[in-house]
Parts: sequence; C-alpha cells; structure tokens
Amino acid sequence: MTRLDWTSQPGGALHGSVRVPGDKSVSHRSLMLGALADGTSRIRGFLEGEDTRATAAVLQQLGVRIDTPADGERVVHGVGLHGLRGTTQQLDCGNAGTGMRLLAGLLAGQAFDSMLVGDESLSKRPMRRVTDPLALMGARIDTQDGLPPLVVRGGQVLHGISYTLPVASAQVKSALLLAGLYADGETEVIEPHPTRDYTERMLAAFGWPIDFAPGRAKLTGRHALHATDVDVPADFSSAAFFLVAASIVPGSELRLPAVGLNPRRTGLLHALRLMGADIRIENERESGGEPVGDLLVRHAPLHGIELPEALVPDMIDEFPVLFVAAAAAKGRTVVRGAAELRVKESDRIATMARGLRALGVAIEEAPDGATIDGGAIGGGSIDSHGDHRIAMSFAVAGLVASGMVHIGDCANVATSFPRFLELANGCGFRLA
Ligand SMILES: O=C(O)C1=C[C@@H](OP(=O)(O)O)[C@@H](O)[C@H](O)C1
Ligand SMILES: C=C(OP(=O)(O)O)C(=O)O
Repeated sequence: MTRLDWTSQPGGALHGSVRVPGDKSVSHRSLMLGALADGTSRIRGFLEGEDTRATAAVLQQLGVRIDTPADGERVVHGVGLHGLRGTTQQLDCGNAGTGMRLLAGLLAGQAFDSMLVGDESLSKRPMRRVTDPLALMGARIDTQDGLPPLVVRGGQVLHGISYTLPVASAQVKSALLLAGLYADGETEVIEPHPTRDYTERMLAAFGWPIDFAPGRAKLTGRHALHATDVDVPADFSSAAFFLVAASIVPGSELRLPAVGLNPRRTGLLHALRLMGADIRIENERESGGEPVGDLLVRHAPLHGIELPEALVPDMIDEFPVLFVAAAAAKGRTVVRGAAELRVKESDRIATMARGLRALGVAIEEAPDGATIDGGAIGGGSIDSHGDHRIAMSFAVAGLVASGMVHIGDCANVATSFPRFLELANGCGFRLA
C-alpha cells in the first residue's frame, strides 16, 4: 500500500448533513450468511471498505458468486451450508480481525483445508482466543505461535460446547456460533459483558433457530440458512468522529442520518452525554431488524468524566476519538477496563498516548486505559501506525489544535471509511 499522510488544520464551525457509510460488522456478516444460505440475498448499504471487500473476495475464492449491481450493493448467490469449494490459494483477510476470526469459525466445519492470512497489522493480532475454543469443539487450526496465518484443517467432526468467554468479544462469540452451525448438538456462548449481537440477529433473520439474550447465545447445528435481503445501517463507529468533531468545535451543528443504534454500539453516545454533549436522536425507527435514527449534534462545552466501565464493550472502537474528546474537555477523564484496546489494529492506548503527548496533551497510560487532563491541544506530528481509527481521531483533534496536525500513515482509513476525507471536508474540516 502506498503511504498516505494527512494534514488537519484548525478551521471554523462544522455544518451540514453527513451520510456515513454502512456498518462494517453487519456488512461482513451479511456476506458470510448470504454465502451459506440457500438462495440469493441482496445487501443494501454494504460498506465499500477494504475490510469487507476482502471478506467478499475470500468467499468468491471459495466458489460463491457475488455481484455488485451498484456501489454499496451486493447480490450473494448462496451455495448452501455445504456448498463452499476448497482452494489451495491463500485467503487474504487484509487488515480485518473480524474477517479472519469469523471465517476461522466458518471454515472449521468444512470438508477442506484453508489458509487465512492477513496484512502486517493483522499478522500481529492474537488468534488463540478463537482457535482454543474452536479446538474444544473438535476443530484443528494451526497458528504461528498464536498468530496468523491460520491453517484450518477440514474434515473434522465438530461438537457443540458451552463456553464462557474470558474477554468480551463479539468476534470470538461469532466464530463459535458459526462453527456451531456445523456441530453436533448445542453450542452455547456466555459473555462476561454483553457484546454486539449482529450474528445472532442475522442468523435468526436467515431462519436459523437461535436462542439469545444480552450476554448469552445458544444454537444447535445442522439446520439451514434461507436467503434474505439485508439493509445495512450506517456505521455508528464512523459517525463517532463527527459526533466528537461537532461537539468540540464552537458553533457546529451536524446531522447524521440513518445511523445504526444497536444498544451494544452506542456507548460513546452515553459517554459524550455524560461529558455534557448535546446529541439528539430523531426519527428513531427500525430498519432490517436494527434500531436506526438520525443523530443531531451541536457544539457544547465538554468536561472530563470517570468513564463507567460497563460502557467499555459498547464503545470498544470509539476510544481513540473519546481520547480526543477528553483532550478537548475541561478537567480529567479516566478510562479503565479497556485492556482490549492494546490488541486492535495498533496498541490503541500507546498510539493515542504518544500522539496526544506530541500535541502537548497530558495523558498517563495505565495497562487497561488512560488518564487524560483536558485543555489546550497544540499542533505537531503524529503517527497513526496504520490504524484507521487513530488517523481519523487525530483529524478531529486538528480541528481544535492551535497549529497544524500532521498525521502519518493514513492509507488504512480505506479499510472502514474510504470517503472520510471527502465527507469531512464537505462539512468544514480542512484536511488534505
Ligand atoms: O464482531 C465485530 O464485528 C467486531 C467486534 C469488535 O472486536 P472484538 O470482538 O475483538 O472486541 C470490534 O472491535 C470490531 O471492530 C468489530
Ligand atoms: C478493531 C477493528 O476492526 P477489526 O477487529 O475487524 O480489525 C476496528 O474496526 O476498529
């Protein structure tokens, strides 16, 4: 990938309506379930990001026909639960932890061997969290000391287990449920804290019997998935950058239409409101079985908070931009219970701490969080370490910095939000 750097300059108030792209989690899952279903599923609002395109390409390598009638649309010609075809080619998940971990579960029950690989960042992310419980189900997956590539051995007989997750992770839960489709008996997953339940909701929508409630999910194997159309809501995690941006830039007012408001995703909304943000939800409705609404955010003076730990899993990808909100707020913000941030696309606690310090912000790292003293943000140079959410977060910081913020290594923004630059500049950012 060619290196891309950005400069974010302070500017004026932000205004307008920003239509953020489709939800990444829902887009990955709609491809996977569509592929394993009997019949043809149409996906609308699909995220045209590198992560989700990588998942589509993997499924195509496994013999699934996926058409693209228009930007943001996919038609998946399902091959049925046992219709995937093995390949000796490597299956490249790119930068996507979600893609690799869910596919590991899905492939564990196939008759053929597969090899899942990823980019430099994904190749450093822990995979035992999925391969260990999958092994308990009878799967055989080889790792490189717990890291990718993953070699998934086919032809294993899987059996259901009851598994309590050691860390709250929707990816691990989903991997086990997808393997459970191929297992004898019952697969049950119990979570220490409830996580996003898209896999459960979508399995039900595709006609698979599943029993789930916040914090637990249970299914039996060997039913069938029936094709269904999926309307993907706009991604709350992408909306998050604009929620913080409009909150911290005086005079701003932004509307974000049709954003997914699954309660397991909206932790940042609660955190920002605790900090004094002015965010309203309008036109709350249901779309494709998911709550969606238009978000209206206006500038408001923010103050620091002790973040309630219960919110952590509900805002797991929003911490980089929460740290920026905290840096721009009055007083101290304390985050704990978020050690998972250290095993994302980068170590997000360390990367944010280095970047904020470079901009003159007082931030102290803890193993599972940080303490941030809000106040003035200066100009300077930071490195996003190829982490899309870090790059976009510092673009937001640049709006209120006293000088220019240079952000290195931003190409990976295309994994989750390819048109970020255009949409950001369209509402008043000065990002180039
Ligand atoms: O299941 C999913 O779609 C996701 C789950 C979360 O990861 P973990 O399961 O590792 O917390 C999140 O960080 C990721 O962006 C998407
Ligand atoms: C952690 C993320 O994604 P993934 O785990 O799929 O790479 C993210 O998008 O912030």
